[in-house]
Amino acid sequence: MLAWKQRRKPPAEPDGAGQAGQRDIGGPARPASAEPLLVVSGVERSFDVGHQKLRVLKGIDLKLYSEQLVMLKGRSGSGKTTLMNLMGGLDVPTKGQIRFRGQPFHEWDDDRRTAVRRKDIGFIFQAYALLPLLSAYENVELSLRMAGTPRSEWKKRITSCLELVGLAKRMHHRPFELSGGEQQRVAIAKAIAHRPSLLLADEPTAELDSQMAAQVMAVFREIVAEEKLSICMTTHDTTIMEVADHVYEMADGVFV
Ligand SMILES: Nc1ncnc2c1ncn2[C@@H]1O[C@H](COP(=O)(O)OP(=O)(O)OP(=O)(O)O)[C@@H](O)[C@H]1O
Repeated sequence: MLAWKQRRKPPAEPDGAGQAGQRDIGGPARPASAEPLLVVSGVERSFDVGHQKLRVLKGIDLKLYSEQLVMLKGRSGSGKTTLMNLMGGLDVPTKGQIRFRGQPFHEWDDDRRTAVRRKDIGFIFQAYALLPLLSAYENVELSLRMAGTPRSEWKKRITSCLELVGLAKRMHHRPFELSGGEQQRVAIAKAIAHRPSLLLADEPTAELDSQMAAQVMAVFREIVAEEKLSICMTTHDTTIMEVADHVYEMADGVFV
């Protein structure tokens, strides 16, 4: 059984002391020299809807450091997914900057961002995005194939990822033979197999009951510690927020 993990890392840092919208859960001080993994500065995103401009993000600043788990909460439509898409290089801001490991996503075309994404960012969505006819093992394998990982490394890496999410005994089950929580844990193994430094998860516990959600969160803490990556996730579930190093609250396109 997976246990809740002790937080071992310092919290994400606001872009300026006392930044609104951020709940600091605590932790030891970070060395002053630590470089952020991801920097979001002055980000705005608008969409053209008919003849109107819909302003969805209205000035977002955020710094995410390595080995941190941060959450975005906020009402439906507040802009959480829009922000996550920008953080993952799936979209570019209308204004402002997104730097991932110093790389200017806001200036790059889709091909360049896609190349970084394939190597260094993992995604988890609410609906597990597993291929139904493939086993857990084969689903994870697919991700290594896509990332161009040498075939000789596959077996060891797939096994260790599935062990990490507590599914060593379910490797050859197909998604329909697994519970919702187990399927989501396969999705996590799949998302981290290529060793990304950033994992983005949009409502990863939305379809799960509270016990399964707690297991998924325990796995998240475990992989932050073991794989040394950072996680940014969205959620509506207040019962899991204590697991985060930080919680940012969004309302109407800003942190409140
Ligand atoms: N491509 C787009 N074109 C037009 N409007 C968009 C587009 N993407 C998002 N929006 C609008 O932006 C607003 C914010 O959407 P977003 O999905 O970011 O919210 P959210 O906080 O993630 O909501 P939820 O919790 O329901 O997932 C919504 O009003 C949505 O309709």
